[in-house]
Amino acid sequence: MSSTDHPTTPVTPTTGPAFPGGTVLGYPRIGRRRELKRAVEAFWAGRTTAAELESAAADLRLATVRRLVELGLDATDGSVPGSFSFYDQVLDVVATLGAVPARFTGLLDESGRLDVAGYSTVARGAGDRGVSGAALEMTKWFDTNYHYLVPEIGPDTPISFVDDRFVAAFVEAKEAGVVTRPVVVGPVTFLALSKAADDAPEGFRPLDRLDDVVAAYADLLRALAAAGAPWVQLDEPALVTDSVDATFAELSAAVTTAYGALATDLAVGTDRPAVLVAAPFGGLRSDAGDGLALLAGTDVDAIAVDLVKGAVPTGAVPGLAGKTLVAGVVDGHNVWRADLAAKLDVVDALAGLGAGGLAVGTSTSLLHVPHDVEDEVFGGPGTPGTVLDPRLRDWLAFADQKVVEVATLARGLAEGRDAVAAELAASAAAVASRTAAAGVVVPAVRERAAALTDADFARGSYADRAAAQAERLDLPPLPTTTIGSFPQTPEIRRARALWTKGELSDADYTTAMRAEVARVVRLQEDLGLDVLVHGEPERNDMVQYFAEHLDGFAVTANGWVQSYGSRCVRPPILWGDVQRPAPITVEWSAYTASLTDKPVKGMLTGPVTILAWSFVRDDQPLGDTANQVGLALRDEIADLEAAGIGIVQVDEPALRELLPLRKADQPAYLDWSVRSFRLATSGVDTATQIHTHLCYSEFGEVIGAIDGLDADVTSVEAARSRMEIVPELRDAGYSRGIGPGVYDIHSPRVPSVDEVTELLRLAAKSIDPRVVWVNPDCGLKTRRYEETVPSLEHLVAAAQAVRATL
Ligand SMILES: CN1c2c(nc(N)[nH]c2=O)NC[C@@H]1CNc1ccc(C(=O)N[C@@H](CCC(=O)N[C@@H](CCC(=O)N[C@@H](CCC(=O)O)C(=O)O)C(=O)O)C(=O)O)cc1
Ligand SMILES: N[C@@H](CCS)C(=O)O
Ligand SMILES: [Zn+2]
Repeated sequence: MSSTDHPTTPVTPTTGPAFPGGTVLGYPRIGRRRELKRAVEAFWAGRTTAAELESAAADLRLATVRRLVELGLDATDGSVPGSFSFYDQVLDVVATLGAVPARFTGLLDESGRLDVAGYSTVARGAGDRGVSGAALEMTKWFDTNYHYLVPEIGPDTPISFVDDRFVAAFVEAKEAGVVTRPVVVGPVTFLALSKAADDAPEGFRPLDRLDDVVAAYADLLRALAAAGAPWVQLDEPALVTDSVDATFAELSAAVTTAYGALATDLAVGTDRPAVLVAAPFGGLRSDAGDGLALLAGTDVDAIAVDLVKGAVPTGAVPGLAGKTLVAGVVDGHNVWRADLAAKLDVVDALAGLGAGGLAVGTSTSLLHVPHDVEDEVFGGPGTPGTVLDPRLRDWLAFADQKVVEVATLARGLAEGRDAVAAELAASAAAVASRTAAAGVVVPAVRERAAALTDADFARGSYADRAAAQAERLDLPPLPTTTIGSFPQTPEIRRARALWTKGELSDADYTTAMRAEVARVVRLQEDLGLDVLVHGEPERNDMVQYFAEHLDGFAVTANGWVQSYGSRCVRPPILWGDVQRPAPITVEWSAYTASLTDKPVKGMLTGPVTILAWSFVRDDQPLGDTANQVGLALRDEIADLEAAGIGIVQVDEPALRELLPLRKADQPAYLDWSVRSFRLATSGVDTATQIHTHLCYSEFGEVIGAIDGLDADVTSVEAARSRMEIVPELRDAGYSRGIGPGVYDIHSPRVPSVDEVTELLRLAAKSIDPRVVWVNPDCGLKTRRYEETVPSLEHLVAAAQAVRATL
């Protein structure tokens, strides 16, 4: 469909400061009851049609924009963000531009568009309508637990405005009475996050296609203007990080080119909507002076800055006079209720910048927090883990509460503090109650942490460990194993749902999960795997499960947050000092070991990952909290060891995620994160083998830290990037065990023996084959047995084939 299919309406002229009632940069899109997850998964499973999926999505979009108006955003001026996506906002730009890799061009229709089935194939891989191939790679969205799909751009990738999904969603909302502000990943960030297509010539960089991308965005903006959109939001978080593959000079040049073409060359109100450029996740980069200067020097109409992670700018910024500054003072990435008076102080401090107008906003999209505190149950009788301590109700703000905070602050800004005096007092009281609450500071925890010495963070030499472990474990070359979880079947989920509701007893639930463990052990023995796991059936999630068993954490019943595609998590809320009241995993691992003669790997989640995937307390340094979690895990590992478990894997998939976006902040983070892992793992005997596992990120920037973890074996996602990480680790001096993933578990596709063999050969070419382990990229919990069994059969067969050639 092209823009001409939509009715054209004059754009509301933008006069005066924008968004006087406040705005948010985006809103959760999975649905309050995960309606989108259910609709998309039903479509993928063939239970519903594309039309039914489109209809469910339309219902959700309309419910969302109406809710935002009900919560206080203006329905008429573009304050309500239109931030829906079926799967991923970066994939939406790929679809809008028709910019799919060559292996997927067969999915495009004659106008260059993907339908929803084709869109899903690009996201998930697998064969469809004669097209087959791996999905786009998936990686972390800045320092969040959200994952985007990495576009692959080459000199010949098709790029033009072919798909009007943003325009159609705008028109749909407008017809329902809400004038939204379409939210689109900006052109510079889109290309800065892309990777060069496999067939691109040496030296080609996606940013080389900036002119083509900008031309397509110009067409998109024209179409939005024609449809009557007063505003569009272009997200440019690439401007706050040192981690993209572009110098500041290159990014600056790209910004100047892109926004010259989009903001200067197109006339606002006729050729384009007013443009809000948002820079979430930190302060804007600069080579000198204020980071705002770069965007202020363009002709965009508003700039949204993150004043939670970024510093509050001071002093006049040339170029801001004609623009609205959207002050991102309400934290979009954590769940604590704001101290509203302090937030107004921050907004007041911006008065000297010389902006044409100030508006109140969130620091980031609200995609990263759950919908509504009111969806939780507080106090009263109920199953631990689904009923929250009543004190927390007052301390928390999820997305809906944050929208109200924004609207309240906007009122305070416009009408003065007296107009919102009651709200300011209530927020101050909530902050005070949290500070003084029992459990926030536990003296015994503080004393143990204070008594740690360097010896608590170090193991003996690797040579001694390797010899002792080889003797104890007696493994073949290229040992095969899995990363821990086996498929979470509907039966497992159903049993847990019944148990959570109190409809299945503790004993019956445990019996059901033990039966599952026994099945998984038999399967692994039949497959011929060398190191067995228990399969993690008893875990709802690798972080939430531990949070449920540690003091200092609370977990929610409905606090779902999208992690990628249709997959969601309920991040625990870490509100107090952390301690382990009792062993957590020991009975499961001991039971598993009793069922087999093969070595069994105990399975824990590491301190950095537990913090990264929780909403963390903001009243003490994260490194201190990490050591509290590290000590709890150290005790757990000691108990596993005492129960006879010879291998313990401590997963740290989020090690890269928490890496600060600015280089200057990274050394301190790498120091405390590595130390917390070592604190957890260095209490063990020489013959106990410590594994770690990393996934969902590009690990190039933390290679030194991976080595610093000092694990005996590191398994790391590698299949989609064809083992790239192996030579990188080798070059960084890493020489202990390494298990590069040889099977991409994110896709339902079953890899052939030949594919796995080729990946293994590739790995064994770059590093001493004697240190190589054979394993999938990650856990199998999201897969079904019908894919898992043949994939693992092929993995074992490939290991045997390569072993024979060593
Ligand atoms: C490995 N990853 C993880 C990340 N973050 C985490 N916190 N955990 C991770 O494992 N980040 C990086 C990667 C990739 N991210 C994910 C995120 C989420 C999943 C995933 O599989 N999510 C599941 C939900 C998991 C869960 O909490 N399960 C619960 C509840 C299940 C449920 O929905 N129950 C139903 C009732 C079911 C019934 O009656 O049959 C309900 O409540 O309505 C559980 O098992 O108890 C998802 O489906 O989204 C994977 C990777
Ligand atoms: N042990 C976990 C790691 C996921 S990152 C699993 O296998 O699911
Ligand atoms: Zn993983």
